[in-house]
Amino acid sequence: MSPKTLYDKIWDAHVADESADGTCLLYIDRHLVHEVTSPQAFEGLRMAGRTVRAPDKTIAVPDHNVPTTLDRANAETMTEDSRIQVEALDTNAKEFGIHYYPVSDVRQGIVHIVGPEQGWTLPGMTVVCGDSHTATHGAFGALAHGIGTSEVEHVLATQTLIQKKSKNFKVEITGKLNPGVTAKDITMHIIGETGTAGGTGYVIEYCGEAIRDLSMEGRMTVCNMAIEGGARAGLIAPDEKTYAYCKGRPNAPTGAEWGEAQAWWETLYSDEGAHWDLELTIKGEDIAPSVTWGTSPEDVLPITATVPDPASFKGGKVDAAARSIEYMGLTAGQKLTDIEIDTVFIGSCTNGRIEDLRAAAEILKGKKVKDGMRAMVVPGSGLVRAQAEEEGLADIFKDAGFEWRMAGCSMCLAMNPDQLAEGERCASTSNRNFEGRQGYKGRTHLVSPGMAAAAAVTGHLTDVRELM
Ligand SMILES: CC(C)[C@H](C(=O)O)[C@@H](O)C(=O)O
Ligand code: SF4
Repeated sequence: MSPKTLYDKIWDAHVADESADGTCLLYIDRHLVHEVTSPQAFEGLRMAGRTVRAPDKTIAVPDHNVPTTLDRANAETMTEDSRIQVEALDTNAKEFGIHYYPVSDVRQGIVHIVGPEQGWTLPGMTVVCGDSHTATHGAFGALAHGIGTSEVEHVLATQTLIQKKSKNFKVEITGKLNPGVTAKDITMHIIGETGTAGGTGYVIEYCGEAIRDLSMEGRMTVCNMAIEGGARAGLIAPDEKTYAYCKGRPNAPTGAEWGEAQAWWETLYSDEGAHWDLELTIKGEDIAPSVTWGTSPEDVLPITATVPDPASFKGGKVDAAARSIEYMGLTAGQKLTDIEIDTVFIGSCTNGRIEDLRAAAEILKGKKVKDGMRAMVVPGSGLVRAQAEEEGLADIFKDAGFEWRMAGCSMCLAMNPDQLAEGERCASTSNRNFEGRQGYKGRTHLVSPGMAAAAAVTGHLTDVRELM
C-alpha cells in the first residue's frame, strides 16, 4: 500500500461514494449545530417532511447570539433577531430529537468548546458544523470543517456531505518555544508567513516537536485558526495526550469499545514517505509573542516591532496596508507597545478554554486593570467557568477588575450585546480582526491570553515577558 497522510487515511475511511470527476460522498460522524446557520436548514426539512437522519450524532448549542451577562435569562437583553434564532434552535432541537445544551444548562458554551468537552469530538472522525471555526476539532486528529446552511440541511437529512478532496499541506514547527510564546503565537505566526490565502485548497497537518509539546487546549487554538490561513481544515495526529483528554468524557467510548477505538486511533498518523503537495517548516524559537496591527489576521508582527510602512509591501497589499492602518488609527513607524487600548476581551473558541484563563490569571495575579478600561473574561463554556471558579481564577479576574461573564461567543463578533463602540480599541484573544468585527468601527488587536492580560494592566499593547 502506498504511504498515506493522516488526512488521506481519515478521508478514505469515510468515502461512501466517488464519481468520475472526484466528487465524493463523505459519511459524517458528528454534526454540530448552532443558532445562526441552522434555522433555514431545519425549516427545509420541515417543508419536505423529512426527519434528522442521525439525531444521536447531531448536537446543538446556542452560542453566537446569547448575552453573557449574569441576568441573561431575561431575554429582553437580546435583539429581536437573536431571540428568534435562539428560540428556533430550542424548538428545532426538541422537535427533531437531537442532543441539546440550552442556555440554562451549565454545559452550554461555544459549540467548538462544548464538542470536545463532552467527548463528541474524537480522533479519526469527520466533524462538520455550519461554522468556519469547526477547524478547531482537527486538534484531535478529526477531519473537521465548516459547511454552509444548505449543506447543514443536507447533513441533517442524510448524514453525508458532498466534497472534493483537498491537497496535503504539512506545517512543521520544530524545537521548543521561548518563554511567553503560546499556541496562539504559533498559529498567528504561521498566517503571517503563509498569508490568509496560503492554505486555500489544502488541509494542513501541523506537526513537529513544538506542536507535540502543546496541550490539547493549545492544539485546539492552533487548529482553530487554520481557516484564517485559508485552509479547508487543520489536523494534528492523535497521541497519548489526545487519548488522555478524551477518556472518561461523557460521550467517549468505554470498556471494550474504547480499546477498539484507541487501536484505530493509533494508526492515525502520516506515513513515512507520504506525499505532501506543500511543506513549510518554522523554528519554534523564531516565534515571538505576536500581535496584529491591521484588519486581516495576516497583519501580524512580534510585539517588539513597529507599525509597518505600507510602501514596504508589494502589489495590492500596499493599498490594503494603508487602508488598514488608517482604519486602525495608527501611524507607520509607531512602536506596537505604544498603542493604547481601552478594552480587553479574553474568550472565544480560540482562547476561551481553562488553560487560556490560567495563563491570563497568572499574569494578573495581584495586579489591577488600568483605570478607565473595560476588561472582560468570557469562559468558553459553563463548565470552563465552573472550573475556573473552583481553581480560584475567577477571583483573580474579579479582584483585578475584570467582568466575569457567562459563556458564549460574546465580543468575538458583534452578534450579541457585547460590542465595541465606534473608535474603541481592543486587545482580543479571538481570531478575526476584520473591520467592524467586534462592533461598528471598532478596532481589534489579536493577541494571546497572557498578552491580553498584560495589556489590561498597562493600558497599552505590552510584551507579556515584561510581566512574567
Ligand atoms: C456566524 C458564523 C457563521 C461565523 C463563522 O462561520 O465562523 C462565526 O462563528 C464567525 O466566527 O465569524
Ligand atoms: S467564538 Fe467567535 S470565532 Fe468562535 S464560533 Fe463564536 S463567533 Fe465564531
